[in-house]
Amino acid sequence: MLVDDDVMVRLLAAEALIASGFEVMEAADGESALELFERHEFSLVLLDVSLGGIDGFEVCRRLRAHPHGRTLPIIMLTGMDDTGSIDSAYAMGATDFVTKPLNWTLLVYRIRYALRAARTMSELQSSERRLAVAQRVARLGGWIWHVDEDRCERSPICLQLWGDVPAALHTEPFGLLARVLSPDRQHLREAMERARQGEPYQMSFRVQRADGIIVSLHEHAVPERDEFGRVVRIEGVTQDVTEREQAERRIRFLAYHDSLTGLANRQMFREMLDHTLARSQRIGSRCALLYLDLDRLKRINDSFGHTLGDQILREVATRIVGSIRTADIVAREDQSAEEVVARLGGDEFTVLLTDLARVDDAARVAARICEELSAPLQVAHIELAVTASIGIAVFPDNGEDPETLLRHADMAMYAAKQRGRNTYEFFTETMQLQAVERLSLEQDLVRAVEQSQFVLHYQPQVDAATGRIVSAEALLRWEHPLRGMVSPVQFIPVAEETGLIVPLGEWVVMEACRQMAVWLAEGLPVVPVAVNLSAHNFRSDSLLTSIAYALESTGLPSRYLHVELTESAVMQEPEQAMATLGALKSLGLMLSIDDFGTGYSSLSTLKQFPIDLLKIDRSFVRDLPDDASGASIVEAILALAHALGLGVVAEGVETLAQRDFLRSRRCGLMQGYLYSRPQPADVFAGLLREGVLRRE
Ligand SMILES: Nc1nc2c(ncn2[C@@H]2O[C@@H]3COP(=O)(O)O[C@H]4[C@@H](O)[C@H](n5cnc6c(=O)[nH]c(N)nc65)O[C@@H]4COP(=O)(O)O[C@H]3[C@H]2O)c(=O)[nH]1
Repeated sequence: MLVDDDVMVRLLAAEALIASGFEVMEAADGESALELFERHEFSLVLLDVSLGGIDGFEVCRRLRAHPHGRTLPIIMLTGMDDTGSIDSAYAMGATDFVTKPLNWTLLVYRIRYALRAARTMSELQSSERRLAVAQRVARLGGWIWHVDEDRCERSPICLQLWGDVPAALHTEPFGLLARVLSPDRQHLREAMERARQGEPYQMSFRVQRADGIIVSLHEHAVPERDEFGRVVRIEGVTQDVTEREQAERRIRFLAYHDSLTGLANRQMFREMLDHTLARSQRIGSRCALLYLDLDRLKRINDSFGHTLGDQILREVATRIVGSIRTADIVAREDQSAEEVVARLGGDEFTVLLTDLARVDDAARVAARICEELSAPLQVAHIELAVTASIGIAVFPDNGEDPETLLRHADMAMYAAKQRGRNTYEFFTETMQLQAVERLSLEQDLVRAVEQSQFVLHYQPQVDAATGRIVSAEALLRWEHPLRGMVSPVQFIPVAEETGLIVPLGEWVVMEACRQMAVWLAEGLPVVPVAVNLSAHNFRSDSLLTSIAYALESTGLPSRYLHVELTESAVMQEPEQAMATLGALKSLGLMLSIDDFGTGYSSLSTLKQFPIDLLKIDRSFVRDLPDDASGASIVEAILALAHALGLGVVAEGVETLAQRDFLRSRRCGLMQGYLYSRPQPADVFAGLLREGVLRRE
């Protein structure tokens, strides 16, 4: 907008400006200029000082007061040496001035320059606005500490971060320190002192605001020096990092804790172990690693489902932590009982005891854990007994590095399990030898499967009333070239762990079928033979095809093949088990449940399974007839079997007294040393020919 009361000036100026690419609107006096300004948006105003009516200064002042005029470039046109006017023009907010007579070329440059400066200014303002918003969102406040004047300038956001700061403290450099919690307060004071000497700092500290809320602030300060090297200013930013710290703490907690029990997880345990061993090494102290594995949790999980299993694990965690707390010697002073206990996954827990005065103390803790855990546990209206086996390895006696210590504690735990569970064992060198032995057994077993070093022995199952052999059980024997005969009790668990049990089980089925087919061809009075299938075999995809193939390739009628499955194998996933059992039945096989009574069968599930026989476990028969509890369990199983219309075989019958007891309770079939030990095929063929094993 060009404002001048001289028509000539307006004419010439407009011409020059339009020729330079500007759009121009003209006003001949102050009033019409102000009116025009209301209706249009201008980028710049050229304003003559001396106008009729409202003069140029007043117009300038009003334009500046207008909301759109605050950053508007206003160039005033004054007479040549009129310095008074120039001063007044600036006082009224003019951006620049040009003297008359006007030099058009120069004027165009001045206008361009003023426009560019206005644009830069407006960009700066909007970037400052954005910065302020960003700082508010990031809860970031700036401050400058003028060292010479001992005065601090703090931005409003900065003051907000500290809470309600009294005006008297706004500019006090050390005035807010009282709000910083100890020991951070002293650290911050020292850092500020050093900053005064030219040392930058970055630190986080906790602050209690006036409203009592505790927040975490992070401060970054950089001293600035003058040309003589003196620190004149310290520039700093302060940020509220409370939420970030909380999130970090949560992330850290999740990364280092087991979500089910809240105990330390494997990761944290490993770090703790490394750290503890390094520390024990340094100060020459002893520590103990307790490796704890729950006995039979898997069975409980399989029988009652994982939700109940999870509740048990939580309760177990609480009990372990509780027993650590009450055992007075356990942890270092700076450790809590929760930090000492970790859950490595599944049903494995560890306890790390530091600064042991005596090795016996580790035993005391282990005994207390066993005792606490064995108290009956009530979850979801079910009362259960959970026990643990604990292995103990002591640093530095049983291992000087984490791996060795862990391995040895694991071996000791394994030994505790073997010894009968619900107990603890210290690591010994013998265990090391046994572990080596087990490894070599594992390697030999791989070779044995490849080289067919196995044979089947057969043990008759006899009609209790007549002594007639009505069926038999095939039992696997390993003829080791150096070790001699190895018991299945020793190698079946190894085969199960290594997965070798699958091909081995398939071999057993094939061999039993082949042998029966041979006997049939020889005209022997063949009886059905039961083969043992482990849970792995039962779940294997190749189970049905391998059995069907064995029957087909040997031509053996399927009624001769029985299959024995353990209670836990079928109860693991009842629905899947139902389908597999159905498929086995449709091949024409008889099915029996081995070791019945040792697991946790759900009776309703059992009733639905298409099984033919229950086998009473040897452990219940052993102390018959004198043992009252064994007797009542056997009676209960027999009653159940009769009610469900199932046959029963009693295992491990060794004496006539056992036989008589079982016979009097209507147990139809017996198997045991009383009649015959498991025999090689040729000896068993002889028994078959005899047909009856009378024992009176
Ligand atoms: N004290 C005593 N023991 C008796 C008596 N009568 C039989 N036994 C033994 O009791 C075990 C019965 O087999 P199991 O309970 O299925 O227990 C078997 C079975 O679980 C497993 N097993 C054997 N053969 C196989 C197989 O081919 N496959 C699978 N998966 N497991 C097998 O190894 C276990 C042990 O087999 P064995 O050592 O042959 O031990 C056999 C047998 O020799 C007796 O009167 N007194």
